[in-house]
Amino acid sequence: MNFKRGELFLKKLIIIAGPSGAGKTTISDYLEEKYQIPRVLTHTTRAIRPGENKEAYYFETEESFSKLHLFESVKYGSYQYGSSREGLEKAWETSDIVSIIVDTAGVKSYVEKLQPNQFYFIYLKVSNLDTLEERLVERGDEPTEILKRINSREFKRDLQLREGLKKYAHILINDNLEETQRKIDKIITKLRKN
Ligand SMILES: Nc1nc2c(ncn2[C@@H]2O[C@H](COP(=O)(O)OP(=O)(O)O)[C@@H](O)[C@H]2O)c(=O)[nH]1
Ligand SMILES: Nc1ncnc2c1ncn2[C@@H]1O[C@H](COP(=O)(O)OP(=O)(O)O)[C@@H](O)[C@H]1O
Repeated sequence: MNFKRGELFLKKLIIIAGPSGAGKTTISDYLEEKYQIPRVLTHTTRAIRPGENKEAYYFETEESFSKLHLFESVKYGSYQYGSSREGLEKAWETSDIVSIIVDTAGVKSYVEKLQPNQFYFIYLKVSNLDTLEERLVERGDEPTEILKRINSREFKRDLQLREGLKKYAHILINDNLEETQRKIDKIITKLRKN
């Protein structure tokens, strides 16, 4: 927390969720490139994907993951994912607004712990569900990983927003990237004023 122009200025977390292929990483990268809004790095036991940025995660083994002190963690498909309070605080030291990508279970943990004016929750979706699989293929994901992912309970769950989270969500339909970016621009202008 710090003071800006005489007012109490709260650090803010932009929480990004949505099914695989909805565009979470693309939007978080846009926030970083255009607005210098860094992403809180999270941990995973999944292997790096072909063409994926090696800075996308802290890539862990089952053993190294088990030794982490995590604020929240989930099993998503066959892999573990989790984030730490230190990761968030470290990112907040460098920027008043930061983003994090989590599944909907992770969203629940964050909205329960933060004050409503400390987070802005963006839930990304697409109009046509077939688009998601097509984007994973285009992204270059391994076919077996795509199959495992789209058949997972968590992927199916995150196609919809659970009832308790709807009241917090700003839903963006990411069919057209330029349109989504314009919507993000408006959101950031608003967040920077508050
Ligand atoms: N709860 C939680 N979910 C995470 C975390 N890191 C990533 N995830 C979620 O794990 C899911 C799978 O991520 P990933 O394997 O990168 O696949 P992608 O959604 O296709 O990019 C996504 O829904 C992410 O939002 C974390 O630290 N905590
Ligand atoms: N609006 C869009 N139109 C077309 N392709 C998109 C759009 N948004 C993202 N993509 C592409 O779809 C793929 C999945 O996006 P990504 O950001 O990795 O999704 P997620 O992180 O939600 O799994 C990437 O190859 C990305 O470049």
